[in-house]
Amino acid sequence: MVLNPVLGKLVSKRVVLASASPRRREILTNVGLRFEVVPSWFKETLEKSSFTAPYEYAVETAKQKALEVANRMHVKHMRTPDVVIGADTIVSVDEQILEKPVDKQDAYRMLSRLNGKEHSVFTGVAIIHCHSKDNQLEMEITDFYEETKVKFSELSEELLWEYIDSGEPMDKAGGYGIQALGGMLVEYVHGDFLNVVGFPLNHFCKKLAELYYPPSKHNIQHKKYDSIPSVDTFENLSDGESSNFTEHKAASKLDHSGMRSSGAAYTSGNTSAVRTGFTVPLENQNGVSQSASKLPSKILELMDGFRASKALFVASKLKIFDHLKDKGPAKAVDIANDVGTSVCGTERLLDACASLGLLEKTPQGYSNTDSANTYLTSDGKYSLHGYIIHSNDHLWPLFTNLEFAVKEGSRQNHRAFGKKADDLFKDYYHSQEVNQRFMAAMHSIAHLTARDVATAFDLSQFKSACDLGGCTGALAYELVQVYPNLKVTVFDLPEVIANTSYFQPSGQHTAPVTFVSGDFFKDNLPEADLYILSRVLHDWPDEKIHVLLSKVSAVCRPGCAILLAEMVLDDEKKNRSTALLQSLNMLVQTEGKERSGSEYQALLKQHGFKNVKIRITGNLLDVILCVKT
Ligand SMILES: Cc1cn([C@@H]2O[C@H](COP(=O)(O)OP(=O)(O)OP(=O)(O)O)[C@@H](O)[C@H]2O)c(=O)[nH]c1=O
Repeated sequence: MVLNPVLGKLVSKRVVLASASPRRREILTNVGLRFEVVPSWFKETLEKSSFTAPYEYAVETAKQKALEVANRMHVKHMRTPDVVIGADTIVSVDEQILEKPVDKQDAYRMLSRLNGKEHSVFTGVAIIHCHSKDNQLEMEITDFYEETKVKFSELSEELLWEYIDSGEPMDKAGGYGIQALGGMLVEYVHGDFLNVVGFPLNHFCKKLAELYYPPSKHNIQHKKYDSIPSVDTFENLSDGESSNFTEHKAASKLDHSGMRSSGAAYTSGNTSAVRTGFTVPLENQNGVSQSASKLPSKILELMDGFRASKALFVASKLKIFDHLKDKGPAKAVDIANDVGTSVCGTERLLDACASLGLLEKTPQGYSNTDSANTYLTSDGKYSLHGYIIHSNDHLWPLFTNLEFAVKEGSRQNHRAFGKKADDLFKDYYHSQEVNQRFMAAMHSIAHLTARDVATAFDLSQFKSACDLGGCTGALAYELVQVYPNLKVTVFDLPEVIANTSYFQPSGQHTAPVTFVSGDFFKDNLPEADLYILSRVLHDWPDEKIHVLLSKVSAVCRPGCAILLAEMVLDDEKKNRSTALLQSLNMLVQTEGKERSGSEYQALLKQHGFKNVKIRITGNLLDVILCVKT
């Protein structure tokens, strides 16, 4: 059974798992799928009696979970995913649906019902393919369910309570986890084990195969299509490669979110296969199966990562995306002439960008993809151009010294730029050009994340806020849009405040945002009900953070609050590679680091901020709020 060509279809897409279940995340991660986790806010409260069969309830709930995320990402985050996956697992016994227990007594009630009997576990799954057309979200929904029968042994009261006291039942449908201690309760399982754990992987892959590779006439006549179709049943897995393509050809794609896939397309006669890292049976012209060797695709992708980044950086520096904006397709020679580069070099860069999904290439020439128009042109509302240029000019030289940073445990500004900066931000502010570049970079990220930061919590009770280190005011302007009664002071160094006018939003009522210059380590902080520190604490070591938090705490009256916006690491520091790589980014250039929710909690607690709430937004920044009591 060959899974990867099927899952490979998702590699170049922005895939979102609309689930908070760590089991689902693990099942999909284990098979190499790359995706973002955006837990659904859909409340599982559909009226059970309105469904004729339990599986219908699970399927509908799964669908609603996925729809909520697809809509939220499109409308609120303005990031339309390509595919959203939602799932819902329920246990059904004696015509009753059991979900997660609300407390220990409820868990006891559920487990007693299952005791000594066979029950069914249903997982409903929804796969939503999304497209944004004229800003409207268009969706194609595919759903299915899987049933597994599970029988519990006869269990004593004592054992049931011991199990309940382990804490395991609480976040699990039916009140048990078959994959852990709960496995001891189970006499037999008929069907897909992973379906019980929370995600029917096999059925999911079959569904993808049906969606992406509908069986052709040839397949129906000659091939067995028993489970996930093996590659030799696919007529053309290489997405548009013609069937007379006879050479080995490497392919590598970037989707809108920057995810990348790589693989090799092989064709012989009318059979082709995308090979992405698992053993792929291939068929030669005589119909004899061969085995391609195993490729470590993930490692190969990582080895190539820097090349893809640099191609994006150079195309951005040359303003190729600006050049192609609002234009029909252009030929490489014309682009080269316009931007003043060599034709042969430009052609290779354009081809690389097209293969990465940044440009479209047709016989008429090259044009921007939608995401290039939105994010890569320098003047777009959600332009990442500033951050890309900062990445190329500032972060790249620093990262080339990562080895020293790891060996020495310290930042590498002296090696990268030949000078030792005593103060972190002196590097940025020594020249107007670098200052503006840095501000543009911070502005890009602040703008992209501002809506999610502003709405992660309801902040309507606050009348005034002070954004410490608020830079260009991107978050401040978003806040006053979302909360019309709020007045926001942006407090930042004089060198920053002097340059903010360039970033003022046009056509927006700017009165509720004021800019005050000062150094938050040295000067008095402006009065406010809410103090915001967005991407500030990660710049500093704990000692400095204590200085800053004690200053905020001193001016923060009861009822006032502190709001942090940072990439929050999971407590085990193993799951969020974007945030963990960002922590390396902090190592090469600062004395700071990214921290986990518990670490932020501990820092805040020492300054009287006790009731800490954390929201993982699914965007680049998460939000921590603590109201002082
Ligand atoms: C029977 C069984 C269930 N589960 C977990 O039960 C949760 C079901 O709840 P859900 O509502 O489908 O999902 P959730 O956890 O609330 O997440 P979400 O998708 O965000 O609603 C999921 O976690 C499953 O793994 C196990 O881990 N092992 C088992 O043997």
